[in-house]
Amino acid sequence: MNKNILQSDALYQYILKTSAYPREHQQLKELREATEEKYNNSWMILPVDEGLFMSMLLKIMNAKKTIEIGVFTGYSVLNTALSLPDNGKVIAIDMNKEYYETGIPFIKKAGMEHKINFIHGNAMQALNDLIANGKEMGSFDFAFVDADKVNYINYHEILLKLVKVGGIIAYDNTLWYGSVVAPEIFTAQYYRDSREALVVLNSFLATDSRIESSLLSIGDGLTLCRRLY
Ligand SMILES: C[S@@+](CC[C@H](N)C(=O)[O-])C[C@H]1O[C@@H](n2cnc3c(N)ncnc32)[C@H](O)[C@@H]1O
Repeated sequence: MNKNILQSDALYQYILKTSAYPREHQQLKELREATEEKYNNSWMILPVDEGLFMSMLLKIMNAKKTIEIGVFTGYSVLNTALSLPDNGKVIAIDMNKEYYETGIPFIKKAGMEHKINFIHGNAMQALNDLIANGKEMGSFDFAFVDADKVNYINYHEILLKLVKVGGIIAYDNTLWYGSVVAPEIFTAQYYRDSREALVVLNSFLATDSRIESSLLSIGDGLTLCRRLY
């Protein structure tokens, strides 16, 4: 499972070894290694170079309050928490508690547990609950979406209400292992539904007047959307 979209794997290894691994936080490294040891789907973790990019973005934005959909063992959540000021907050939603409980000792070791609120459950339900609560409307600086691809387009509508004007919604895996340009007939069944959903999403985001957007060729594709109104 090769997550990078560069043509040369040697070039990607160069980026990781020369630039990314030396700057990876010790607890992120330990969490990544523990996840790789425990799970055979550890490829779901945010790539290290993408994590460094997101960390810098969060700091440039001066983000304080963020929301993440799709936690897995918590690599991206811990990466975000480490990038926020001491009074920062991350709301982290995942339907699989066993996954994110794996990350909690590493989050504690990094001294970041006071910044993270986990919500266990289905993301759509959790987002609708936040909307119903009313207080959270337009309150988030940043949202990171890394869960079920078929629902990204639905999350988009809800997150446009939860993220403040000028805030960023970031969608991960928008190039879906390069399959967005592969003829559907050659796409393995596992990738197909997500591929279809992401092809629709990418076109939709490109013309959505409520945002400005930029699809970055980092990791497996990261689309940044900045809310305009
Ligand atoms: C790609 S992984 C997230 C990786 C994580 N961002 C990281 O850096 O390690 C996707 C996660 O989304 C969760 N997920 C998938 N569909 C979901 C849904 N409908 N509601 C809540 N969580 C969901 C899965 O349980 C899984 O942990």
